[in-house]
Amino acid sequence: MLSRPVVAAWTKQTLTDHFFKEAKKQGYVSRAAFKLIEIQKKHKVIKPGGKVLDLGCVPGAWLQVACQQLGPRDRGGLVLGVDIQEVSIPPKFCDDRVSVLQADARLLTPEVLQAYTTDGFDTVLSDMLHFTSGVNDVELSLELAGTAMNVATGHYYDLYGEAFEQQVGLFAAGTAMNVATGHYYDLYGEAFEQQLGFKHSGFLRPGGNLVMKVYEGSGTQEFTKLMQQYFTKVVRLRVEASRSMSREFYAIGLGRKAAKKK
Ligand SMILES: C[S@@+](CC[C@H](N)C(=O)[O-])C[C@H]1O[C@@H](n2cnc3c(N)ncnc32)[C@H](O)[C@@H]1O
Repeated sequence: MLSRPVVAAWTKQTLTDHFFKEAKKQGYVSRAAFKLIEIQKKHKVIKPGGKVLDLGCVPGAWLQVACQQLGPRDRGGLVLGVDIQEVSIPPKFCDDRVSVLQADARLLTPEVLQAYTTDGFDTVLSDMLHFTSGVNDVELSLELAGTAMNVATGHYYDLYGEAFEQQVGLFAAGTAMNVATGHYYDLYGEAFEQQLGFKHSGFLRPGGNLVMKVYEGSGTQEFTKLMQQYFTKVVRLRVEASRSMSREFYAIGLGRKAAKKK
């Protein structure tokens, strides 16, 4: 829980903030709009008439910017916003090409996404952020970026390295226990069961672009390096609308490479 003076300082800073005022003036639901506007200006991550998946979309400023970038209605395209919180579509700048879904991005299944598009997305955006703040910020941001990376490419991002290997060992032991005794050993709860149920090669089309919010810190260099396996070009961008004290940057993968044939 943040202390009252911290909340008061944050509120004061927000109210005097240039991007906050500008968002209000132009009709964006949050200052975050200017982050995507800058990313788009520099890297053209959204194509006119393209299909965009926006993970962690509440309150919806990126939905507004993404829909604007699709161009006129007759160009087609779609924007699907997903958030773990209740989500609604901002009326300004969004037309009927925008849909939203309340869901945990870690549990998205092919069936769910295929209800919106059967041939994948041209752009996957993730501005996802955990509600907590503190020493674990970097790790938590990498976990969420890893989720976006998995949705886009199918790559399983192993944040915990060996620890995960050990868990896999436990899983195997649990399976043996089940065979021997009938006991169902549930290491990860339902979420893991669902994850095991589907392996995929990602929902980002070849040539598509991926944008992920990441906090600078231990492990982030390795993460952006890993992205090079999947993208023709990888850039790290710190945008002007990020607050000066924030360690946030955007890891951007441009031009997904075609998946290797097995
Ligand atoms: C910084 S806000 C996104 C702002 C948004 N880009 C905009 O333009 O309005 C981060 C969002 O990530 C969402 N989020 C965090 N964890 C998530 C998860 N596992 N699945 C889906 N959304 C998540 C939060 O609920 C929150 O709304």
